[in-house]
Amino acid sequence: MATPRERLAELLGTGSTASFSAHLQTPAHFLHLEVADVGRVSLPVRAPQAKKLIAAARPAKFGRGTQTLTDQSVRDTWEITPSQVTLGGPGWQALLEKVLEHVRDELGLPRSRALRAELHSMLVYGKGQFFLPHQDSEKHDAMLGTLVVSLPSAHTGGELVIEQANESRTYRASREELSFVAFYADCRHQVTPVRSGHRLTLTFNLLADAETPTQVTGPVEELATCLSEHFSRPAAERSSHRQLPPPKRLVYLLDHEYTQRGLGWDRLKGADAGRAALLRAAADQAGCQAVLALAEVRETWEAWPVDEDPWNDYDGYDGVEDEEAEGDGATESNYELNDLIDDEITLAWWTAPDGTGGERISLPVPDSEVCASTASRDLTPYESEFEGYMGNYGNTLDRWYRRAAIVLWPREQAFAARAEAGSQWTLDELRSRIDAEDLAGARAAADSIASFWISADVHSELLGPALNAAVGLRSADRAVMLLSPFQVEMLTPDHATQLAAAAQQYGEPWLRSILSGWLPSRHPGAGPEFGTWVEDLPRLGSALRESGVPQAAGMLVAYVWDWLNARLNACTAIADPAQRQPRLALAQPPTATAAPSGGPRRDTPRRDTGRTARIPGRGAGVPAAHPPRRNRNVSAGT
Ligand SMILES: O=C(O)CCC(=O)C(=O)O
Ligand SMILES: [Fe+2]
Repeated sequence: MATPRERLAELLGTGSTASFSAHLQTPAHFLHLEVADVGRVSLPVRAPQAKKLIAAARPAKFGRGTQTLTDQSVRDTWEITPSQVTLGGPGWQALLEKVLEHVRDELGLPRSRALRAELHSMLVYGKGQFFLPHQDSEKHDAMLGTLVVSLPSAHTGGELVIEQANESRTYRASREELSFVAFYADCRHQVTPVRSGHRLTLTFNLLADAETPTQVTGPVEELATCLSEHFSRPAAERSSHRQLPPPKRLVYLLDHEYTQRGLGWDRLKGADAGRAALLRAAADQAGCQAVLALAEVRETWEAWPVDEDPWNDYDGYDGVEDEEAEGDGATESNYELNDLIDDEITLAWWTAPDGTGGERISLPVPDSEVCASTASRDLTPYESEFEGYMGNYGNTLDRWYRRAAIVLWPREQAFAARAEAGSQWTLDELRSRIDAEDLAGARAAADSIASFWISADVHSELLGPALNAAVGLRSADRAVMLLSPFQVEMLTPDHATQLAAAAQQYGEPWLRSILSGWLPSRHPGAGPEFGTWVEDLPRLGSALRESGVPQAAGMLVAYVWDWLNARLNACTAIADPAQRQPRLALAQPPTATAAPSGGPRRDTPRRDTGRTARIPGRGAGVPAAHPPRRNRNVSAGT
């Protein structure tokens, strides 16, 4: 029998007619086009005028990461800037509006979303020119996709090929008419080489204004029932079918890709927009709260190469460069997926319930809290890796996806549901309850996270808000609980005033227990960060003294000294010098700094041994097991 979350995903999966691209052709006489230094462009465009346009153009650039590049092996076309172009003519505006309405309907956006088109460039492709597969970067918060208007002209080749998930569509421009193609910003697309003649396009950024809320129609009641059942019935573990307490959250994965900036309730694409509206209406009925999130998904499949020659699979994956990104797609489809061996979903970012703001988090979610109307395997992974048969394991295909999600929880558990991600929001929320003089509310909220807060994924930036809330709670035990997940390396001179306020409020024994709890004996395996922190201890010490907590400075030095002493003693107890020496060397720079005299530091050259042990960090949002080696997408037009 289907679980409530499977029923919910099925209900949301039906009835959408959204498409990832839309196409329309209209007579050309509506458009009057003028280009500076060329004059009126007559449609269809003939070769002599195309050549004049090329003379007024410059080679087009494209964006990769933060750079803007010209590389004719990726993008070879001529570009005319919007300032050189004047668009007009009887009925051009009216025509464009009609086209945008058609596009809005085809792309599955609600009628309440008005689309606008903003000219981005005019492009001229001569023989042999092209643009390799890429995704357009979202240049505005409101940008949803791209509209390409192909001008009529005689040419062969130069097709616009648009892909999404496992589908691909090819559009050829007309010789006589204007041809409009619109697509979402997360679609990969390319322009194949022009074989003869000239291809001319006007590209527009497709912008959507914020939606005015309208009445939602659809299976809201049924969805609300699914939500209530999901949150009241025991969760079942996939592997063991063991019964667990009811799930804390529901993570519904969306279909389109979004950037952190582009993620907002009124900026959702295609089928996602309607589904989100339904789910929010159902959440309201079922007493749930919903936020938008970005998730990292990794799936490991048992897979078989379908290529005849098994050796092809070994060179196919990593040898190709960004510029040949279309080769990856071909290689990826050369595997037949058998069973799903393992999957892992981590929420990496989420917004406030109203869709604004946003914060980086790292929250793994169990399978029993996840559902989707479109399975990840039907989408295009941003990275994949095949491992051939290795004797006792192998023939596995790992695939990584970035998917947006709607995350829901019962309203009364909202605080705890968010807090588990170690979120800044949690601490700000505590503080705002305190500031609103709802001390009882703030304390109840703090109590609701007490069982798991110690293992929250905190970082240095959260210590300030945590100290702030800890002071405001006016409860020594709750303050200890709130500060317990932190480590001494996260304490910087910037926290001195707040630590002083806490010490004043709760007294010296309290301060002593907080500081000792943050020290490495309670956090085994003090790493290179601890060494770096010890080196900076003098600065922290002065800040603490200036803020009126000299005792904290004294305690820290004493603790660090004791800790080092124990470490040195342990080292000197090792009889074999070959084993002893490297361990002693590791303790050296902190010893030098923490020594009360500070003596050795002045005449000993600073040895940065802390840094030699550092493991190179991974980029944000990159899965831990197999960091992707490169970014496959060229992001264009920035
Ligand atoms: O010329 C076209 O059809 C599309 C060009 C394109 O993909 C771009 O400018 O980003
Ligand atoms: Fe593009």
